[in-house]
Amino acid sequence: MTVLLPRSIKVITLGVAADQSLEADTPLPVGASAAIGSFDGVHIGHQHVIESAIRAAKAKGMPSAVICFDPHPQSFFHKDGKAFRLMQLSQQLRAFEALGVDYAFVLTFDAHLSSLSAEDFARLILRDYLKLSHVSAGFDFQFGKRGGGHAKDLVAFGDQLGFTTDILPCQTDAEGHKLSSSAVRDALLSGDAPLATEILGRPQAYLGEVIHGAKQGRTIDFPTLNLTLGDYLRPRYGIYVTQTALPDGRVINGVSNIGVRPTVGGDIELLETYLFDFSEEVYGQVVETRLLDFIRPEAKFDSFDEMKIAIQGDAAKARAYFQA
Ligand SMILES: Cc1cc2nc3c(=O)[nH]c(=O)nc-3n(C[C@H](O)[C@H](O)[C@H](O)COP(=O)(O)O)c2cc1C
Ligand SMILES: Nc1ncnc2c1ncn2[C@@H]1O[C@H](COP(=O)(O)OP(=O)(O)O)[C@@H](O)[C@H]1O
Repeated sequence: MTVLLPRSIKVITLGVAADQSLEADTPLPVGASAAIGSFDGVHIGHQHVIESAIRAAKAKGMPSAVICFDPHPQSFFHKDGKAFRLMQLSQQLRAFEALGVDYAFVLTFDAHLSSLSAEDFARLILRDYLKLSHVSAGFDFQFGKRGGGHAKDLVAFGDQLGFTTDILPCQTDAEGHKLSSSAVRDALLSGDAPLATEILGRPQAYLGEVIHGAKQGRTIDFPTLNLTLGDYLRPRYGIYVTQTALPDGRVINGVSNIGVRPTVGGDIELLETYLFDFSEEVYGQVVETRLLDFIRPEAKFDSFDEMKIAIQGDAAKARAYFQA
């Protein structure tokens, strides 16, 4: 089985029907202590919220849980918007699992869920359906129709409805920078992979199935495994030092290009990775490539030969990164 899928966390998908009744794929536990949020990136700020729910679960002798949304609420409201995601759902689930969470409640975000008022959301979803004993959220959590409910309202609903709450303040790094999904997005847009790593607590990673390309890479001795970027935010186009996790658990060092390959007149954006000291065929496998450092912006070369020389230089820099 692939190591890139969550294994021990129990995932329960649930939603509300038009008559506000519960739709769940399995029976729900009673009394869980849950962290709630969109948690795109599961960055260090998110991790504090989730750890707070785990602490409360332990104190109460109840299971711990994370409540997240699928699709991401922003994707639901802006269906034709620009790709902005830091993670796919399966990556989020693995990150929750790594923190030691027992359950993930994945709420289907649709017209029915989004039309619940903040009060109905708290009463129906948090109390009646999930039967929570505790809810942790970040200071800027909003819930219910048009985001009408804020963190302070969650505390008031908890008092009324019988669950405890913990609202975590805004987390900052040593220099006072806010640890947020937007800060990760800004770092990636400027190619600052190390800053993204610092805020996330792990490198930004792209999960996808290896697809066929033009098969030109191998002719210049740089075969590259190609991934499409789907819903992921496009980071700054350029060459990055990377590591790629294969489904069997191996993690291979390499160098990647993210962009449209102007030299060969490429049109779609790809993440293309040359793996060091590797010669296997991996088409169709689901792999995850992690961004470690930025080497240079993507360029248009006059010839394939010139590009090959540049790629040799990139590979040498990336190898040096791993030897430092
Ligand atoms: C380390 C590295 C750097 C690259 N840099 C560029 C670049 O600056 N400009 C560009 O057009 N393509 C660049 N490429 C992409 C190549 O154009 C691409 O790998 C080649 O065309 C083979 O494509 P294929 O996998 O579809 O056969 C780079 C690829 C690698 C692995
Ligand atoms: N060192 C390597 N790095 C990346 N891919 C490799 C490597 N060795 C073999 N491969 C295989 O070669 C394929 C890439 O070859 P390439 O000529 O670039 O074709 P394509 O254009 O289809 O990506 C990869 O998808 C993978 O299956």
